[in-house]
Amino acid sequence: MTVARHILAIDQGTTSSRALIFDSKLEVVASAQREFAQHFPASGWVEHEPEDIWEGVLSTCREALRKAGLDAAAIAAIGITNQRETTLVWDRRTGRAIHRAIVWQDRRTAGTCADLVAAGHEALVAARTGLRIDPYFSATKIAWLLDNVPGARRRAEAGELAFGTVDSFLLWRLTGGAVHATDATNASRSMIFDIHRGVWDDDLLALFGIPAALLPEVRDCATLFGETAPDLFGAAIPVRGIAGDQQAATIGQACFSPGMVKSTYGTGCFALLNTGETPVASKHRLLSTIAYQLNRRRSYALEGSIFIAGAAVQWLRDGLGIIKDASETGPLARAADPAQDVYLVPAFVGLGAPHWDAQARGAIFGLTRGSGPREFAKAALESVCYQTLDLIEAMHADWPEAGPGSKAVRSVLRVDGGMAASDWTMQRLADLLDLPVDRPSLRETTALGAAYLAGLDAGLLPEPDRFADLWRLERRFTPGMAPSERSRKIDGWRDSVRRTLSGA
Ligand SMILES: Nc1ncnc2c1ncn2[C@@H]1O[C@H](COP(=O)(O)OP(=O)(O)O)[C@@H](O)[C@H]1O
Ligand SMILES: O=P(O)(O)OC[C@H](O)CO
Repeated sequence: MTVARHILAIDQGTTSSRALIFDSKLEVVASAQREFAQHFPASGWVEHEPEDIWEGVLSTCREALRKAGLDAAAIAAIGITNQRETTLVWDRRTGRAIHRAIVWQDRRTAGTCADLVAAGHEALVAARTGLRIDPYFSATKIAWLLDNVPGARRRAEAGELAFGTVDSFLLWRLTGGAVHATDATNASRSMIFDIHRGVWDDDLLALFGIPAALLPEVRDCATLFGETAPDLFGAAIPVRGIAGDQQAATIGQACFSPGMVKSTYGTGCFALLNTGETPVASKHRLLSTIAYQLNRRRSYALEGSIFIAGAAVQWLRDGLGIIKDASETGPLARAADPAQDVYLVPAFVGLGAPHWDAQARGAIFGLTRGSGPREFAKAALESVCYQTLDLIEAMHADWPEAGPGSKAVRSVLRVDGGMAASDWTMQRLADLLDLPVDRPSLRETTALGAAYLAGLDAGLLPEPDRFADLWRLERRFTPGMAPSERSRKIDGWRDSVRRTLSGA
């Protein structure tokens, strides 16, 4: 009989679905990845086809199993991690979504959000959810679906429909419609979840016009969520872990102690600071969110969300055509003229934290006749570093124990995501933050976090403090920029942002 000692991690991201199989030492033994289509039906709208999400997940799981030469009996547990906030509503009887998924980046409910802010609801929403009223989160997306899909509101009230973020939709499909649940981290991004009490909030449901009958049950991150329908993989596999992708990366980076920070550089950049078991109400326009919930105990994080990081590199490639591959940017930036101070403020879809300016649009400053692809590449990479600096400074102001020079538990930034592969960018990040930047040997930290949660619940992996000892440094980037140069450059960035904000 096969002994189940492997873990299957599903990482359903914004642009692709990945499946990774880990052994019980958390080494990756096989993986598969599939990109899927992005739909932009109107300006500022972003949608995903639910069947693309489901088929991509199913096919990558099957491919990873095949590559590993394993059958379902060898898999002890599945862990799911996902793009957060993206909103689906489906028919409980058929399992079919009533509309495409509305993606986290989608701005169609900006008007509704502005009205809610104008009506003075921001303080209540922030106090209960830790979030700002913004189209980014699920609540107004759910209401939009109920108001715009014919019959949806009536059917929702009659209990015929289900809402879920991507984790919840996948769990429903994986269990053959047997389980409608989510985890506390995904729930904390909905804007209808009280992060202090850990329950759906009736006042907010009433405010956003969302019937409670739509909602999934909210569970710990590491628990038995259900079993896959046997026909999917040849035998039933328990699903034992779920977390939103940025929280999963926080776990994968073993940021379990208050004061530890990780920053993930993919399409966007999301930095999370573990603040322990008490949520911190940000005074500097960050989000307060659930980092993880284990054994009914919640840990919290301050989060800074930047919408454009690696996407600026994609713009150099697809928009300007000055590179063919992302990896060319580091060498180009290294060769740039150091005397030119060119700044790119990549507000392509507005600015996220800490500015939250949905109307701002991108700008470039400091061009001369001598500016070319090298300076553009350098400005794009540096923009990611400066944006991180803005987040880290806001974090330090909200939670001073984490600041450099203070009695911090740890004053270091752990990085991951595709763009963390760029040595030049990571060195510049350390220089501009004036903080060491640590890159782990396993860069797939998001999937690792999901695998850890599932393996923990399966009894294969140790408790968080011992798991933290397994974290391995690949490279530390140590700050080395002269203070005068650093402050000159930061002043230039701040000035550029001021000139870019929509109220400027
Ligand atoms: N060597 C590199 N230098 C700079 N940017 C890079 C490099 N390698 C990848 N990237 C950027 O990283 C992003 C991909 O990271 P990934 O973590 O896969 O993102 P996501 O999960 O959001 O799709 C892309 O936007 C790409 O432009
Ligand atoms: O899918 P990613 O990696 O771009 O992450 C998206 C975030 O979860 C959005 O909040």
